[in-house]
Formats: sequence, structure tokens, C-alpha cells
Amino acid sequence: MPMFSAKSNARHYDVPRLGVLVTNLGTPDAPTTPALRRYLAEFLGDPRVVEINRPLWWLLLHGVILRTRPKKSAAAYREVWEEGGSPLLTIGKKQAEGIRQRLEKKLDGPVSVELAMRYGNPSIRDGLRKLREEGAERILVLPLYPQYSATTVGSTYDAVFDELKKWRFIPELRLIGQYADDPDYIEALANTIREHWQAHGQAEKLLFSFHGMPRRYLLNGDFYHCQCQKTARLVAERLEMADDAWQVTFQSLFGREVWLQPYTDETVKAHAESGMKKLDVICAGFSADCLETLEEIEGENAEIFEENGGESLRYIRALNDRDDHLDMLANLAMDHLQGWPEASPEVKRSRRDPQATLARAKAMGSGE
Ligand SMILES: C=CC1=C(C)c2cc3[nH]c(cc4nc(cc5[nH]c(cc1n2)c(C)c5CCC(=O)O)C(CCC(=O)O)=C4C)c(C)c3C=C
Ligand SMILES: [Fe+2]
Ligand SMILES: [Fe+2]
Repeated sequence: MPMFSAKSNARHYDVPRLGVLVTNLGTPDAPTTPALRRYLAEFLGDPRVVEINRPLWWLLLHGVILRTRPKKSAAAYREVWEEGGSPLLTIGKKQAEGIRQRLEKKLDGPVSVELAMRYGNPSIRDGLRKLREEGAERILVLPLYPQYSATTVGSTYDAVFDELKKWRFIPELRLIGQYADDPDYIEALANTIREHWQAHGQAEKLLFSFHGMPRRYLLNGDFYHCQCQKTARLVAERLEMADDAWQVTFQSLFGREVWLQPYTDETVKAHAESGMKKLDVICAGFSADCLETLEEIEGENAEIFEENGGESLRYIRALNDRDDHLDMLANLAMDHLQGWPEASPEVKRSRRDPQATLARAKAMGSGE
């Protein structure tokens, strides 16, 4: 067996394509305990996510966490599971297709776009291999995380590199790191908040709740926290909000370490206890709704608010497959494709007339 893998049936006169790998975090294959055990073993086994002494963590993960958490997590996933699977996956498919359609219009030609998940399926390995089979020799990686963190974007890059280092022909590669302050992303968030206010009125406060991470990671140089603050500030400025009308919080704590603060659940409880009646929450760092937004914010945190004296916590959905979101993502991809040299004259000609190129290649003796 060769040491490095290649496209099946590779022919050197194939017309190279542009490929875009759209990625997100991932999700279990089913809302069941065994599927959750597999998924969490991969996710929590990633040193980018849990950055502690490996042998110690391995013992704790396999000896304790994977014996208890999968059952609890499976029950939570069952609350949000849809006919087509987990929301993150069903929304991700729509997002990838929307981006493909927009790029094909902008580039006036076919573009391969594949959705891939960092953990679980469809995997990054399979996504890259599909792009290779479709003839992509230039690949743009677009992780759907507006703010960079080593735990998410960094880990996605790891998975891309781990796969590509096994290939014989390594495609030209570009990576999108973040778009926390992209004006169209800020505008799309402002639009969805405005629409929510038009439909339901404005609550006493708007929380921007971002996924948390251990505070230690920030102190060690992961500036995700700062990008979250920037996103929220820019949206609040766009909406001309007073300083005390909005706040940034961090959700989804895991383990016993101190995470980024203030915590969403504690803040929600404190606001309810202080007499607040209506609270709006947006999870601006999640490009698609998922367990962490639907079950944790729209479900759990709404309950916390109501149990402590609040009337209603109104969760504002993620940007998902809104047109302004998909337009923004396609424009972001276009920005990152700039300057990638046009194809060679031969390729340009073959794009116009693939049959002639094939015939020429055959005449030159390089065809089948
Ligand atoms: C253990 C540490 C974790 C870190 C650090 C972390 C960072 C992080 N995660 C997201 C986005 C998502 N996380 C999701 C689920 C999820 N996250 C953790 C743990 C950490 N995340 C766990 C254990 C889980 C699984 C669910 C559970 O068992 O509670 C999801 C949702 C996936 C879905 O299928 O719906 C997303 C999205 C970010 C952005 C981030 C750091 C910035
Ligand atoms: Fe997470
Ligand atoms: Fe959670």
C-alpha cells in the first residue's frame, strides 16, 4: 500500500476546482448513550479542548466522565433532536448549500462545498476527501466560529493538517480564523435583534451569552474572550444601545475550574432576583442553534429566570440560514479567495471547453 493517499483515478489534465470546507464543532450520531460516549470520547480527548496532564485526564475521562456524562447528555440531546438529526447538523447542511449557491453565482462557475464536523460525522477527513474526489486543488477552510479560540478553530486546523499530511498531492490551502468584527456579521446580528424587538418589544436587558472556556486559556494567550467583547460592543453600538442595556456573559461550564466570567446562569438568576421581568438573550458566538443554545439557554436558563421571579427570558435564535448570514459568509469566503491566481491559460480554456482539453490530452498520450 502506498504511504500517501491520492485521488482515485487521478489524471494530471483534470480541471482543478475550488473547494470550500465549511466546518462546525460536531454532534453525536444519535441522541443515545453509546453514541454520546463515542462523541464525547473524541471531543473531550482533544488536548486543545481539555488542556491538562494527558495520563491524568485519560484516567479521569475514561474512568469517571464517560461512565456518567453520556447518559445525561443523551437525554439533553433528545430534547432538541429533529427529524433530520441534531440541529447543528441540519442547519449546517443548509448553510453549506446556501454558501455554495452564492459562491457559484459570484464566481460564475462550479465550486465544491462540503460540510464537515470537527468531532463525529461528517468528519473533516471525509469532507477533505470528497473535495479531492471532486477535483479541488485549492481549498478554503471556513470554520463557522465568529471568534477564534484554540479550542475550536485551532483544533479544526489540527484535524485538517492531520489529514492533509497523509496525502500525496497537498492542495493549496487557506484558513479563515475569525470574523468577530466583520461589518456584515455585526449587521446581521443587529438585524435579527431589531426584528425580535419589533415582534416582542425590547426587554429590560440584552445578554450576549457566549460559550465559555477555562479562564486559564485566556491567561495563556487565547484571546477569544476579547473577540466576544468586541462583537457584543459593535452590535450594541450599531443598535445605539445605552451601556447598561446590554451585557456579556459566558455559558456551558464544564468541570471544576474557573471559566470565563460572568457566568450566564448566575447572571440570569441575579437579574430575576433583582426584579427584572423581561430578559433578551442572544448567543452571538454560535452560528447555528444547537444543544447549547436551545436546551441550555432557551430551556434551562429560561426556567432559572422564571423560577426566580422573572416573567420571560426571550431567546433570540442564532443566525442559522438567514439570508443576511449566508450572504455575509459567502462574501467572507470571497474576501479570502482574493488574489488566488487565476487558473493557467490551459485550464481557463478547458473550463470553457472540457471536451477539447480531453481530446488534446489523449492526443498527447496522457489520456486513458
Ligand atoms: C470541556 C471543555 C469545553 C470547552 C473548552 C468548550 C469550548 C467551546 N465549545 C464551543 C461550542 C460548542 N460546544 C458544544 C457542546 C459541548 N461543549 C463541551 C465542552 C467544552 N466546550 C461539551 C462537553 C459539549 C457537549 C454537550 C454536553 O455534553 O454538554 C456545542 C454543541 C454541539 C451540538 O451538538 O449541539 C457547541 C456548538 C465553543 C464555541 C467553545 C469555545 C470557544
Ligand atoms: Fe463546547
Ligand atoms: Fe451545555
